[in-house]
Amino acid sequence: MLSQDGSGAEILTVEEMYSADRLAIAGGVAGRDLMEAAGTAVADSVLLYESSRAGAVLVLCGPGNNGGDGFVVARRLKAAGRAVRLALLGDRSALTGDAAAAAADWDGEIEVLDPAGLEDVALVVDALFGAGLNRPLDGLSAAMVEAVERAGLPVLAVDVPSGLAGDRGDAPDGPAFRADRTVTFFRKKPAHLIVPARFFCGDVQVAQIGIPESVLQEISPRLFENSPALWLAGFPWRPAEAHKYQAGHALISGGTEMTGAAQLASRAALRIGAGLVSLACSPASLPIYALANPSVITLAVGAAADFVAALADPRRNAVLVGPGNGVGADTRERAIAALEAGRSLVLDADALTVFEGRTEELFKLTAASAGETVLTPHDGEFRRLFPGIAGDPLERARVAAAQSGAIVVLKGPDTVVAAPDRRASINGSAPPWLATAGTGDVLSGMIVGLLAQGMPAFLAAGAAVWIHAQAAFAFGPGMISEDLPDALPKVLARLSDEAGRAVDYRKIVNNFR
Ligand SMILES: NC(=O)C1=CN([C@@H]2O[C@H](COP(=O)(O)OP(=O)(O)OC[C@H]3O[C@@H](n4cnc5c(N)ncnc54)[C@H](O)[C@@H]3O)[C@@H](O)[C@H]2O)[C@H](O)CC1
Ligand SMILES: [K+]
Repeated sequence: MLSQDGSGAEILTVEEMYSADRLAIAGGVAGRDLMEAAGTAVADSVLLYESSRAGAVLVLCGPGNNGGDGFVVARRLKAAGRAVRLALLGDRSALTGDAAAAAADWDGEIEVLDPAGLEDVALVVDALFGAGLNRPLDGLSAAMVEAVERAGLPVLAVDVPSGLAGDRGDAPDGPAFRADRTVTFFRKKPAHLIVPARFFCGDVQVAQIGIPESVLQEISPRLFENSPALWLAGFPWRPAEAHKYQAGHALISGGTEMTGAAQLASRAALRIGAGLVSLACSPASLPIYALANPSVITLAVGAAADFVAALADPRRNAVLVGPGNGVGADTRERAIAALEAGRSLVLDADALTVFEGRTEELFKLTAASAGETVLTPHDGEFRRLFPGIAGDPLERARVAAAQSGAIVVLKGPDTVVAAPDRRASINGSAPPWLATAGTGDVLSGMIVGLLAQGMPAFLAAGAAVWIHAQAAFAFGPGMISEDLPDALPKVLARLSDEAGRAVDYRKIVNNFR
């Protein structure tokens, strides 16, 4: 499965990466060749991206294969004419296997790792620990991290910045290098994407080192970087002959006091392609909704029973409850009614908060519902709803999805979409200006708009999260949530080109002649 930059969208755990390594070697690739390719990719990256800072490249090597990569880096840089120094943690005689072989091919000096030896250094290559890190850095390696940071030297990390565990996205337990750039191998690891670990990695480059793609079949990863590769084939592009009744009908619950939220969601649902949007609101607030949203159908819904009646129309096939709805029994009743009606459902904002301390009740309903449910908490809502679940965002979203039987979208700078069967995606980049009032309402509107068009919930949530972030990038700084729905068409046009489904306007015009 290829992502936009041509590398695979799969993310491998450290254990899975070791399997990939083993399977490649079992298939006839020499371990030493993998290491040679890894070190060469890092050396190329040094030569390509190095600043004009004067001085040597200092390669810090550890006792395992990460250090082995470092020996290759040093040899390659030296061969390219670059001034290079190499310092080893521990004794050379302790190196084994491929790392010992790589060290034997290095004909330069091997210095002792020394935090005081940073004079005349232009760049540090961190090859102390990679996948094999099994405890926090201490002693000399910890002192080295601190000295490099104090000296303000740029750092290029091999595989993972030393001190970070490749599988974990939370803050490291001890010191860790803050790299400007990380070159990892074959596929990204969770730490490259989950915040705050991601911030230690800098720009992440994935190098191919000769591990065949076929090993992925055996490993069958359950974690992916969110990209169109994951969901584009399932995206509901409208066939030329379609009419609006074939593109689904979203029912969105609107609040009485906070009327902006459901309006943002409605506009987003329409922009992402829903054929029709009905907005259910109190009779008192109906004029506000009706006047401002000519393309939205407004329904006066006074009591909970009226919402049940609105659900009786089977054409209203996807429902959103929560944005601006208020934290009260009424919101909970609407959510329950939608679950009992078996609709594809998004519960967001207040519709999550109203189930605080009542998750058993919610999970029974989601399990029994004929439709798929998507929960879209931000961190605070997540903690209220799932107070007992700890871990990094990936782990928390996965556990919550398993408990609830719903697709969980845990929103943040690294939004995770997790399914009950452990499939999960991590969104690698979102602009900081996306963190502003109302953008969550737009996202939930996009998800319900895609559900209305029949897209499976895990794909719909992934697509909405990715497109949402891209629309924010496309608009740029200064964006407010009102801008987001109107920034969607640009992103959709690009995607439809990519999907090879670009609308041929000439053909359509000719049809009308
Ligand atoms: N997987 C591949 O396809 C390839 C990976 N390569 C590189 O190899 C490393 C992983 O190597 P490994 O030897 O398994 O682990 P490390 O080098 O990270 O370190 C293991 C070594 O360090 C000890 N240790 C662990 N934590 C600490 C600590 N905090 N303090 C002191 N010592 C520690 C541990 O006990 C071991 O002795 C991978 O990242 C790639 O860079 C190959 O190049 C081939 C392709
Ligand atoms: K490293």
